[in-house]
Amino acid sequence: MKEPVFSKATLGRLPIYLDYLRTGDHGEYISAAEISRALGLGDVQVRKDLNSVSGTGKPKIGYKTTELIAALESVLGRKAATPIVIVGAGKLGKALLDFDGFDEYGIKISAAFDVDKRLLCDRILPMDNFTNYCRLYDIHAGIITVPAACAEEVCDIMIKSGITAIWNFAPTVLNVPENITVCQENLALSLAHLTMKLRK
Ligand SMILES: NC(=O)c1ccc[n+]([C@@H]2O[C@H](COP(=O)([O-])OP(=O)(O)OC[C@H]3O[C@@H](n4cnc5c(N)ncnc54)[C@H](O)[C@@H]3O)[C@@H](O)[C@H]2O)c1
Repeated sequence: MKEPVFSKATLGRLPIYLDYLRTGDHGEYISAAEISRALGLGDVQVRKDLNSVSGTGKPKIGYKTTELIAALESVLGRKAATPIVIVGAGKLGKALLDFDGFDEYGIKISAAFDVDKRLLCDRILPMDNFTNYCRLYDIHAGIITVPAACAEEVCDIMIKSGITAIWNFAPTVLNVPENITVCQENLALSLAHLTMKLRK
């Protein structure tokens, strides 16, 4: 069965529901109304989010708490984190490698790779090992944080190594086959969007 795709906004709220459900004693069943009151979120919004994760709850009773927790954990990959690798362990790659906020979404950066031998350590590995590593650890997602000039080459290596989902920070459009998903990140764009609101 195809996995559901959640909007960014819904995905952002799921860890909040999970943390709430895991703390305190909520009884055998919990309703969307109780959760929305406790978290100060809109009732309709919460109902919609929970429906997309766990189907509709029982009328007037709500969701079985343990089942809702399990469904949220499964969506967020809390049980078995999705491993992801970084190529380019410079300023940005290193910052992402050190960031522990991905755990919350069931993502674990398992290693970074770089051509610069001076950077190598237990978590930054030589680029020569990349393909073997991805195959050995069954890695299918990668982050590109190399200069734009070599991003395409890195992208090709990723695809040859079995990676099908790429988060690209390099300011260049990658040419990929249809089965490869690329998410192009541009922090400047997010900031420009924010500062536009100042001018309103
Ligand atoms: N999208 C954004 O919002 C955003 C923000 C900051 C930086 N960037 C981009 O991210 C990239 C990295 O920026 P940075 O400041 O970390 O650069 P950096 O120079 O500090 O790091 C780049 C790293 O890539 C490595 N590298 C170069 N060629 C490689 C290859 N073929 N294989 C493996 N590793 C290789 C280098 O050795 C270096 O360690 C750049 O393309 C930059 O433009 C994007």
